[in-house]
Amino acid sequence: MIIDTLKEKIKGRGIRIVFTEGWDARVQEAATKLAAEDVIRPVLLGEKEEIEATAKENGFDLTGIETMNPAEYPDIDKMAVKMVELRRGKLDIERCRKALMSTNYFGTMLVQMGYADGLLGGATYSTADTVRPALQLVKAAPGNALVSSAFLLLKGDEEYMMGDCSINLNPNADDLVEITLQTAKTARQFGIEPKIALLSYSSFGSAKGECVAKVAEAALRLHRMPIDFAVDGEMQFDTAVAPEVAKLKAPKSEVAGQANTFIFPNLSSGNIGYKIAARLGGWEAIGPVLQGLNAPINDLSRGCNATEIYKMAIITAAQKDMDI
Ligand SMILES: CC(C)(COP(=O)(O)OP(=O)(O)OC[C@H]1O[C@@H](n2cnc3c(N)ncnc32)[C@H](O)[C@@H]1OP(=O)(O)O)[C@@H](O)C(=O)NCCC(=O)NCCS
Ligand SMILES: CC(=O)OP(=O)(O)O
Repeated sequence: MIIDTLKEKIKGRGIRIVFTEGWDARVQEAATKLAAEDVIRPVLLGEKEEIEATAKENGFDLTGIETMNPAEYPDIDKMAVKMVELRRGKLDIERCRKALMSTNYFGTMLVQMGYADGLLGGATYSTADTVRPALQLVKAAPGNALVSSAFLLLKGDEEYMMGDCSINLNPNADDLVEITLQTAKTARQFGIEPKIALLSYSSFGSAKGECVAKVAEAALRLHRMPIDFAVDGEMQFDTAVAPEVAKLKAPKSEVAGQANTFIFPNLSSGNIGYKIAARLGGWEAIGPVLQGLNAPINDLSRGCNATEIYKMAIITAAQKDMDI
């Protein structure tokens, strides 16, 4: 299984991952397990008293686990100066100092300045609040027009990828091309050879609409590019995964009926889609894994459990060696 493979690669290397919600019981459960197994070096951010109170209440042993409180960080002035520089006139030193008192900005700057290898947050912060500091301060990696995200869906031996379910509200055709390229790369990094369906409520012209045209245009642009993975669209979800439906609706497509990676036309469909798979379909949804960002920083769903946090921390640490 992909998580076990990644775990073996990172184990014992002391990769430092900061958790922006160090006071959260689910985060502490995952962090204590990761530390005990020597998989990563977790750093819990937040007020020491609050972190210790959660640990006491839940019987977690935090011995050997580092905690950091932005309010007591000795280099906060140096960090604020660096943040002003990164925001290039958009924030003054006072506003930077204030922003750094929240663990999402503080943790992002720890990664940006190389004091930590990666960051995982979003167990209580919303996605926007988790991701915004990274977009502002770490930014998209060279060669990436935007940052997007993907979920890994697991059930037994079955694995699928879905993007973008958490960042880009209403991607245009160019954005969908970028999201597809990024998701193909992430799929390969997770051992999935991507067969990508660009999803829609239409299969190859069976229905009309602005959103259909946008997805069809993205497929056309991808077909004109020198790519080395299978991609097709626009197509409906049943066309993408059910061979008998594909035979009827898209007999010429090499992806239809066999897709393992799905690109949604917008955030509404993507976010709703992955949550239906997770909550009604019984799929384990690991993510959102951020793609195209200049450092390993990832989000969680506020509905996540300790096991999902544990797996996302492994992915975050493994991204240290990946071209993300
Ligand atoms: C991601 C998100 C927070 C960014 O938007 P925002 O907070 O309004 O931030 P801004 O538009 O002010 O952008 C802030 C910076 O991020 C950059 N940015 C915004 N979206 C980006 C993207 N997708 N990729 C790369 N950079 C991006 C902007 O260029 C800007 O950079 P600058 O300040 O250096 O000029 C916003 O798109 C969002 O809320 N997405 C949906 C998140 C969500 O609620 N998901 C549902 C649950 S998972
Ligand atoms: C990814 C996601 O949907 O996050 P949340 O559930 O926290 O809104």
